[in-house]
Amino acid sequence: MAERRHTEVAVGILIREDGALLLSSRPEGKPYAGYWEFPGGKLEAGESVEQALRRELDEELGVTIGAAEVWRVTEHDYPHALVRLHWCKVRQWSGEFEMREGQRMAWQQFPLTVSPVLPGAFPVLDWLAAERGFAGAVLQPAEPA
Ligand SMILES: Nc1nc2c([nH]c(=O)n2[C@H]2C[C@H](O)[C@@H](COP(=O)(O)OP(=O)(O)OP(=O)(O)O)O2)c(=O)[nH]1
Repeated sequence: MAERRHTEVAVGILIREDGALLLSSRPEGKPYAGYWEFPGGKLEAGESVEQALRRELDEELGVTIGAAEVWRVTEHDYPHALVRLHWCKVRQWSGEFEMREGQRMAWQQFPLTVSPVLPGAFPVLDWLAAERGFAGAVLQPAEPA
């Protein structure tokens, strides 16, 4: 089988002053529509991670971000794509949030109250929780059947 190419993705972890993290829901028409994720998207040809993130957050949320540096890089193998996720913490932005793709947004602390969350984000959620000294289950427990 031919080796699968990675799809490079820039992802923004927007952190509010109280430590809350911004999650948004994936719009209709995309794989995993309705799942919660950190905002971001695929790099276009010739773009750096920071350039792609700045473009995506403007397109999706209408905000202009300040400096963003890659914090962690993870990979996730989905049926639709093998993705390499470049995670950037962002503490400064300007503009008012507008959900330009009909998504929903939620500022979240641990444990998260939104679900389901894209599995590609699980490792980063664990690291962010550990940084905050949060030891419990990061995701909301599943509803009893
Ligand atoms: N934005 C984002 N993508 C994530 C996260 N976790 C995760 O596995 N991914 C994966 C899902 C997708 O396969 C890929 C992002 O691609 P996308 O389809 O959302 O990107 P895009 O906005 O550029 O899409 P497009 O409509 O322009 O094709 O990364 C996350 O927390 N945030």
